[in-house]
Amino acid sequence: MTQSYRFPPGFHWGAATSAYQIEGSPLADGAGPSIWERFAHTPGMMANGDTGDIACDHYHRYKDDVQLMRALGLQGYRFSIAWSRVLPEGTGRINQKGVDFYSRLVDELLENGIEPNATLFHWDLPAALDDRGGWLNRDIAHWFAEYANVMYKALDGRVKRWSTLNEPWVVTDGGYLHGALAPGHRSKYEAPIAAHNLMRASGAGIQAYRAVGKHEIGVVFNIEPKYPASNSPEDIAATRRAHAYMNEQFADPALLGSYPPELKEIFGPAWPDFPEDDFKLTQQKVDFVGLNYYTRAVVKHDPNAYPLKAVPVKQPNTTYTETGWEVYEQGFTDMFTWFKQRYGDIPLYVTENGSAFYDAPVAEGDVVQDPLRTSYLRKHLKAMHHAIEQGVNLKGYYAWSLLDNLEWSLGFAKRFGLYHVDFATQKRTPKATAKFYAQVIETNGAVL
Ligand SMILES: OC[C@@H]1[C@@H](O)[C@H](O)[C@@H](O)c2[nH]c(CCc3ccccc3)c[n+]21
Repeated sequence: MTQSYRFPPGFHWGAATSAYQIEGSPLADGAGPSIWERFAHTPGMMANGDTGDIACDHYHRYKDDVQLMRALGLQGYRFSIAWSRVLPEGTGRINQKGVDFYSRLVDELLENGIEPNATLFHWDLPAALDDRGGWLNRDIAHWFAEYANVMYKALDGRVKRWSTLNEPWVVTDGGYLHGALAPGHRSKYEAPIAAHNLMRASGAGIQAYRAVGKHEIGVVFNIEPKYPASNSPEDIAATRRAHAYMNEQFADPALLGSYPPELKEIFGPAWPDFPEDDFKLTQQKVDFVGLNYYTRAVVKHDPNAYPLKAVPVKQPNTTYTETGWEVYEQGFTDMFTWFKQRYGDIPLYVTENGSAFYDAPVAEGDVVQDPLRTSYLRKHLKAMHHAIEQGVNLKGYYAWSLLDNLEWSLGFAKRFGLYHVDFATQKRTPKATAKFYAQVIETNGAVL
C-alpha cells in the first residue's frame, strides 16, 4: 500500500515574512530607526550594500501581497511588527500611523480569510533602546512588555496567535558574539547577558498577554540538530556543547526554568550567575512553540574554535543550498522527537522552513522554474508528516518565505521566496514551488 501523506484535518498551512526584510519605508509616517536601519547603512556590513530602504515595498503593496497569499490558498500569514514604527523611541510616545499600518494589514488578511500570526520582535530593535543598552540592559524586559501591551490592545481579538521573539539565538550569536548581524557586537561577555535578557523580555511579554489576551501566545526558536562527526569522545562532547549552545540555551529558560550545564563549560567566567528569581520570569506557560528548521550540523571538536571548540563538517555527496545549508530532511523529523522528549507535548508550529537556490529570471507572465526548492519542500513536508505519525503535536506549517526578500546581511541575492521579486520593478512572479505548495494546501498534503 502506498504511503498517504494526508495531514490531520485542520492542519494549518501558511507562509512567513518579517518586517525589515519586506516592508521598506523604514522611517515613513513617523517611524523611528531600528538597529537594522543603522546597521544596513553602515559601510561594509551588507552584501552589495543592500538595505531595507525599499526591500519588497510591502509597506505600500501589502494589499496586492495579500492577494498573492490568497492565490496560494494560504490559511495563515506569519509577519512581524516593527517595534520602532509603533514606538519610535522604543518606549513612551506611540506613533499611531505605525499602529494603523498593522491594523490595516490585519484587516486585509481577515477580509481574505487568512489568519494573522504576529511576531512582536524579529530582530529590528529600536535604535533608541540600543542607545540605552538594548538587550544588555535588564530594563528591556519592561520596555518589551510596554510595547507588547500597545500591540495587544491594538490588535488582540483580530490577531489570534502571537509570538514574543523570533530566534533569540540568532540575535545573540549574530548580534553580540560574532558581530555579523545588528548591532554588530563581538563579545563573549555580552552574548550571555543579551541571551538572558531576551528570555526575560519574552517572559514579560507572555505575562502581559495573560493579563489581557484572549487567544494564544508562544515563542519561536531556530533549531539545528547536531550530529557527531565521529564516535570519538571529543567529537561527542563538542556536539553536546553545540547542541546546548544553539538548541537548549533559549528553550530551557523558557520551558524548564534553567540553563543546560554546558553553557558554563562553554563561556567559563563569561557566564554570569543569573539570579534564581529571573527564571520565575523566563519560565511562563506557552500556548505553543514555533520551531524554525532549515538544516542540521555534523560537528567535530576543534580546540581553536571560539568559544564552542566545535566546528561544522561539510558532508560529501549531498545538496547544499545557496546559504550553505545541507538539505537534510531527517533532521526535521529528529528535531521534533528531541523537542517532545525534552520539553513534553507542547503544541508546535513550524514557523519557518525553506531554502535559497539560484532563480533564473523569467519572461513576463511565466513561472520561475525552481526544481531544487520544490524538492526541498516536498522532502521536508514528508519528513514533517513522519513526525506527526510518530505522535508529535504539530499544528501547522509556515513556509519561509512568501516573497524573495532582504536576507539580512546577505542582501537580496539569497532568494527564499515562493514568489520571485524583481527588486528593480517590484514585480512578483510565482515560482513552481508556489504552485506546488498551493496543491499541498488544497489537498492537505495528499499530493505529496
Ligand atoms: O535565513 C533565512 C531565514 C531568515 O530570512 C529569517 O529572517 C530568520 O528567521 C531565519 N532563521 C533561520 C535559521 C537560523 C539562522 C539564521 C541565520 C543564520 C544561521 C541560522 C533562517 N532564517
